[in-house]
Amino acid sequence: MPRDPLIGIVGKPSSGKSTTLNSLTDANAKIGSFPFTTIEPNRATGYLKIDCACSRYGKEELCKPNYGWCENGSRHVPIDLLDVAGLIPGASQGLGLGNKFLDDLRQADALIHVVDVSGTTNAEGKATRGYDPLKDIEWLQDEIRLWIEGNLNKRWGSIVRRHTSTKSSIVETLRAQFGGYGANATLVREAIDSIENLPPLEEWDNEWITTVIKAFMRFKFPTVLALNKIDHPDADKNVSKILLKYPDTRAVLTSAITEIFLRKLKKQNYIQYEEGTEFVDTLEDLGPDCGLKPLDEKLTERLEDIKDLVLYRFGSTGVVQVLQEAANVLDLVPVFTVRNINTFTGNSGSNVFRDCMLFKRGTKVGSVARSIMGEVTIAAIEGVSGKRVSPDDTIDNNKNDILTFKVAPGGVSSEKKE
Ligand SMILES: Nc1nc2c(ncn2[C@@H]2O[C@H](COP(=O)(O)OP(=O)(O)OP(=O)(O)O)[C@@H](O)[C@H]2O)c(=O)[nH]1
Repeated sequence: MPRDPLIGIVGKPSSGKSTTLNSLTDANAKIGSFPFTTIEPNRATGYLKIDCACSRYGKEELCKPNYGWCENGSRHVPIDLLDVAGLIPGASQGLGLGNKFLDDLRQADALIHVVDVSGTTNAEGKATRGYDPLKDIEWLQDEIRLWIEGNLNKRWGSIVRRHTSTKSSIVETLRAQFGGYGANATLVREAIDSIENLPPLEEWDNEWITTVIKAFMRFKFPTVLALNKIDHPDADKNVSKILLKYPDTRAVLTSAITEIFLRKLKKQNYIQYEEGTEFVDTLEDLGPDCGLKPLDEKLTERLEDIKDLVLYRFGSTGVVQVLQEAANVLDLVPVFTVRNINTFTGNSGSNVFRDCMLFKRGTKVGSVARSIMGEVTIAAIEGVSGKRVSPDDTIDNNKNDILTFKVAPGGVSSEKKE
């Protein structure tokens, strides 16, 4: 059974990982302005914003998710996040929290690399001015590569001997080596196929090994950059430099601290704010009947600054978008499972689309059924209007993404979910 996707949040100390994580979750990761505030890997539930199926059928009023929430057709679906302790140059040789950081990373399917674009923290995360964040981008990729390379080089002689004596294919041999990073044969094959003119494994020199590891990393650790602290005055020039040097990188501009502030004001009923947008309304905007509390002068001023420096300039705080980009990299599609395919309700009540889970685009419908229902015998799978769907058919956005599973008589007891 495939496990749930896991997105790792990485970056040097004080780049804003915990703040980013907190802005995406309800978890209480420690936030501090000194390195290594985060000591243990920090698993948390983030919420991915998607278009909910309820809005396709005008049933927004009736939508009440079992997990996460739905507001006017914008649904926030739970997704696992991992905040990993700070990394400093030389971690692959054991400096800082070194290999511990790297070991935590194995479980991640994609990475959000939080980069401090304010230039106010150096490579170790200590306070400075005018630091060039371009250095952090390559350096993190290098540390991950050196770590994998170190692990592989230690055993290279015996790996080659075994490869030759067992007449294994490159994929079989690398699958055995990269299995510890959670890579399956398909992922290893994709990585290998992406390299041109790859010679037989016995002929690989250090350069070829590096090429293979880089290809493997592209597939195992696809990365989205969160260019964080865009509220800082020095951020603009650093962002331009990064985008100019890495035009093909997936990058999103973020101000995690702004998102935290806005969510706090929303929770305290000072503003109306839709996460991921530029829209913030106060009592002054909406009038005395809106139910919002009045803002004092200090808060009003801070909110105006945030609008000018972040929301109106960049369109949002970027935090919601960075998670969406990571989900895009993993090609995740939301699938809604219902008990009644005509009303979209669950077992009881009139609420619709109670369950939604994320699967890779192209996953077979039968495999989705097994993931959700466990090993029960499924008599039939139906889509919208009760149309039969073959277990071999695949899922996509707006295609086979609303499903019901009919369990064969006697198979009900091992159902996992309603
Ligand atoms: N100006 C600004 N400051 C931010 C932003 N995000 C985080 N910070 C500040 O940067 C400092 C470090 O943030 P953390 O989230 O603790 O950083 P971290 O990467 O988790 O740090 P470690 O736990 O040491 O690895 C804190 O003082 C935050 O308030 C942002 O978007 N803008």
